[in-house]
Amino acid sequence: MAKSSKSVAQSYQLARERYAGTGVDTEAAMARLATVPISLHCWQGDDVGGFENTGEGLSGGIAVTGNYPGKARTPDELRADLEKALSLIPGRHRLNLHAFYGEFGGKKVDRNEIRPEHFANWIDWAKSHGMGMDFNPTCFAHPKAADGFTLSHPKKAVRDFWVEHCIASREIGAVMGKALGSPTVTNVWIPDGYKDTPVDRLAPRRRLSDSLDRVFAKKLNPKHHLDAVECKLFGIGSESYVVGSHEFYMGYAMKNQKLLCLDAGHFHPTEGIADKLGTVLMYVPEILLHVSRGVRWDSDHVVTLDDALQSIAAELVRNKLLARTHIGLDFFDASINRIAAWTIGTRNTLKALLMALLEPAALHAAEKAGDHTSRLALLEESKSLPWGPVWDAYCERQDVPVGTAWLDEVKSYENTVLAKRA
Ligand SMILES: C[C@H](O)[C@H](O)[C@@H](O)C(=O)CO
Ligand SMILES: [Mn+2]
Repeated sequence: MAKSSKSVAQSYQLARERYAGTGVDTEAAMARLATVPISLHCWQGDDVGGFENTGEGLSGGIAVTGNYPGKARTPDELRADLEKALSLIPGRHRLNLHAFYGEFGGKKVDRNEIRPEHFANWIDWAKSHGMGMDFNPTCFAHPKAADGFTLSHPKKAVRDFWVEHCIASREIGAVMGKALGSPTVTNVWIPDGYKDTPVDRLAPRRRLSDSLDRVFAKKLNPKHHLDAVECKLFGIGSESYVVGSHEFYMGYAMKNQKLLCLDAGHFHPTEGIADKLGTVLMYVPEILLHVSRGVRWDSDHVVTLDDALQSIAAELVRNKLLARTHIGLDFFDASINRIAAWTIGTRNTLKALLMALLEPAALHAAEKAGDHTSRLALLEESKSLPWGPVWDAYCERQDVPVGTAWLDEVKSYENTVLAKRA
């Protein structure tokens, strides 16, 4: 049942007083939250399909399961679906686009031939919504990636092709960033790896390092463009060895002062990334976060408000790392309504940040004083502080549905729009 404006205001007033008693200013927390953009990944909207229409299936060791009806089939449908999701999420956010979502006018444009004009509609769309954009070369779902290797491929001609694609992607990212007045983060993720135990673990990494040096050779203006590199532990078909491992990219990013992308689903199943954030930021200028949720493997489940997500948010807020962290989402679930997937994952990410912003300052004082009893007691008590009414008030002020009211809007969109997509 929808909450009335009056009950939202009354509950918020009580919550505000309760938080004030712990030294927390709920107004300041909401104001800070409003400045944090989340980059919504276009690929949740069409199951990582892209618009090349070559008939090439998804590859690269990632997989989308489910066949929920109504997936976006064209750029216009994808933009309409994103607009619906954005109307249900408080705050101003960004769009994260993959290279194979370009608009190629029915022509065959190979990955190394993509140019800014293929993304002009996306840039115009983002501009009209006051959004920034992020970008990704697409180094999978292509015949030249069919054997599982791209930038580290043993054949120079194949490496050259992917180097050209990544260079073109950076140039496009820089055009986006300049046009939108906010730097585009272009994130390089490649699938390269072996299903079974390799003999030579070093040669592919040397080739990858060399390819990356070529990709990044041209200096781009950081006002418009930032480079990120994303590691992974394993993928489907690369269970035994991934060239771009955590150690590889951590070293590469530190040496070259690139952004390190940490994807929450790219580590061992019980390994959280929260503890890595501050540490990595001691040595690289900024990071890119891929908020995801692995279930048993890097299954890219929709992000829930779980302990892992709350720890990530707490780490960023407690250490004042938000200004150096670019937050993007990375999940793809085709078993549920795709607009609901974006909405649930983004709202949860924001909720986790709000909870962290509302954390009582006394926690830090207790730790500083060496009072570990109070630290534990306060941490546990803070879990039941009334952050929910603050979230509701935030949604109302941002003019988006409060509580589950957003779900009614998704259902109505499903009936009136998605159902017509045969
Ligand atoms: C589609 C994306 O490039 C992809 O999800 C990447 O970021 C990744 O995490 C691959 O596992
Ligand atoms: Mn990722």
